[in-house]
Amino acid sequence: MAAAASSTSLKPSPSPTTASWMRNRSLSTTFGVTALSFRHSEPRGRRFIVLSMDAKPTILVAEKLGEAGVKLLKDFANVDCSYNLSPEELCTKISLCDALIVRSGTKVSREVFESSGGRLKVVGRAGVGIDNVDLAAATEHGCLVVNAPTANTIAAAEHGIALLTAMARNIAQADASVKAGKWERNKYVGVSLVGKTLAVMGFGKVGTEVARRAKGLGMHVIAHDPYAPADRARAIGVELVSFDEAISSADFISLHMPLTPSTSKILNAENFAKMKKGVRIVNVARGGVIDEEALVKALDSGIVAQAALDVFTVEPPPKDSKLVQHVNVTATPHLGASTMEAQEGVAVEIAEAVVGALKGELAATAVNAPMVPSEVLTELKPFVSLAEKLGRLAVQLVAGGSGVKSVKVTYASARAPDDLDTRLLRAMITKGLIEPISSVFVNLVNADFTAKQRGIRITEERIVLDGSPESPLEFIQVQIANVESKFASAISDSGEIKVEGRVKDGIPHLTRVGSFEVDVSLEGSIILCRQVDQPGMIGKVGSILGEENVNVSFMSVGRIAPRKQAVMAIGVDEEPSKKSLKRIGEIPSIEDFVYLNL
Ligand SMILES: NC(=O)C1=CN([C@@H]2O[C@H](COP(=O)(O)OP(=O)(O)OC[C@H]3O[C@@H](n4cnc5c(N)ncnc54)[C@H](O)[C@@H]3O)[C@@H](O)[C@H]2O)C=CC1
Ligand SMILES: O=C(O)C(=O)COP(=O)(O)O
Repeated sequence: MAAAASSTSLKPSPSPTTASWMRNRSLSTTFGVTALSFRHSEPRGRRFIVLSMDAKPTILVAEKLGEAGVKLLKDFANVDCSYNLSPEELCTKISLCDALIVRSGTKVSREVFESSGGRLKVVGRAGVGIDNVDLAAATEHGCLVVNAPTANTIAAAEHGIALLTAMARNIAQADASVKAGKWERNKYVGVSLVGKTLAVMGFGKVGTEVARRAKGLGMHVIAHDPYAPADRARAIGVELVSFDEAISSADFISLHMPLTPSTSKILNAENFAKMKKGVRIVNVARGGVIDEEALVKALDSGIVAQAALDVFTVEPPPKDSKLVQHVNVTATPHLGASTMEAQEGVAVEIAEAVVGALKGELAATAVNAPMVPSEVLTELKPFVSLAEKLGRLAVQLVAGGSGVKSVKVTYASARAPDDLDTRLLRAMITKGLIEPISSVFVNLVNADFTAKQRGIRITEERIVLDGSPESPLEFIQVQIANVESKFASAISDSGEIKVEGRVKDGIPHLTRVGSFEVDVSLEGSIILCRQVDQPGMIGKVGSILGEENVNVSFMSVGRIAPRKQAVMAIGVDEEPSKKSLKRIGEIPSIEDFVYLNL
């Protein structure tokens, strides 16, 4: 391995003000949802929307949202509250919106993301279930999806209990009968809950609260949830059992799992056949978890004595739905989350998440992106910027036609591997690698997807250093294998393009190119020159740039040994003209040079 050489810095680092603006800018674009600039995924050069610093983003609220949430949104953005849009109207409107807020009544389909032309950066689901949002399409379009997972838990659990008790005592049917002028005391004899077995299917937030309340009613509660920890169930006196045991031993079954491909129609003819005759079913989760046709048959045959349903496969269900019209069915129009308290809570929860995401902050309730705690984010900020810039530099060093396929990222840190979350850094390197050579917009949401789609394999490696782990990282190295470089010295001894950087005083620096050590702050743009080390080189290049009034922010020379090969890295604030670059290239002792935009 060639000796890495000394390096000389000729200028102090830029002012902290500039540096911190750069860092903030870089962080907010991490997630591609900043209000300051939006880039469309149209072919390069065709559409490039840049809103001015004070331009407000536009948020479309497509379903009724609590006032407190709307107010929060209005303090930050232009808010368009348009309810009951047809799918076509939604697709038309969406191209003018940066964020969309929905409840369960709006299908956010692939067409919606496609129609947005890349402008839609956040979808906020004012509630829990995101089965009405095409998550794969959102991710592919780099659109963050956030939900409000906690504010309606109690409301949904209370509604579940309300349906359970109302069903057991025929409240809805009896009420209709009295209002029809009848007095049918013998017809509406109910069943008691105390001592009966309730199977809670899905022991998450709502399921747990339902179980707690049912125990208060004196029921024996069991639960089925393949992912729930047994100790959490035990703590409230609930036994976790298998699916078959739950459905076969229950007098009442209450459904609280999400609608996913594996829970779709999970209560079907085969499973109704395993239930106790006369079982009663409550569904406050999603209509699709029940095979509704099979339920009608099970109600007709008496296997299921009664059902209380808040949710349906198609909402609203058809007027002549046999299920809704069934005499033993109690139905409500998806009211689980509809309490004053829950709606205000959900509205605030989703408004904060959407505004935060538009500001470029990471949402704690992101559904399709890794959640990075804010303290980790603060610590990683300068490294986030470093990562993107190293990616940008590395890809610009690749000779045209080489095709980037294999990228290795090395993180050197004194932290234990578990103590450093690299997903954010990997996403930023991917962004840096892909954006300069394509029209694709890359952010934390779609980085891995985009890399995979373009056939770029990114592997990560850790070097665990000795010493104090105060800083999360010592250096980051990006290597691109099996390519040629337009700057031969960027190829390391092992044959890859290699760039390495560190954070110094909070500012990202390029500290290695190929086998050469340099030290140049990663701001503005960079000219890399390979030359034979000799006096006067810095002056020659500096004077060409000076003649054109191009400000040099940093210069650094890395050399193998005195008077041998050297690499000079020059940071410039402005882009030099082609003529100046040509003149630099023509300096006799300069063997190779490249201009890199950061
Ligand atoms: N009717 C309404 O207005 C409302 C409906 N909901 C719905 O209730 C459901 C639950 O909501 P949360 O408790 O907040 O969600 P959660 O995510 O806290 O709980 C869902 C639980 O289901 C479990 N689960 C997943 N697959 C399962 C399977 N195959 N079998 C059994 N359990 C499984 C998960 O492990 C998790 O513990 C969601 O579908 C949500 O959309 C929630 C609020 C209001
Ligand atoms: O939060 C959920 O999953 C719900 O089902 C509530 O739906 P909604 O917001 O009332 O349309």
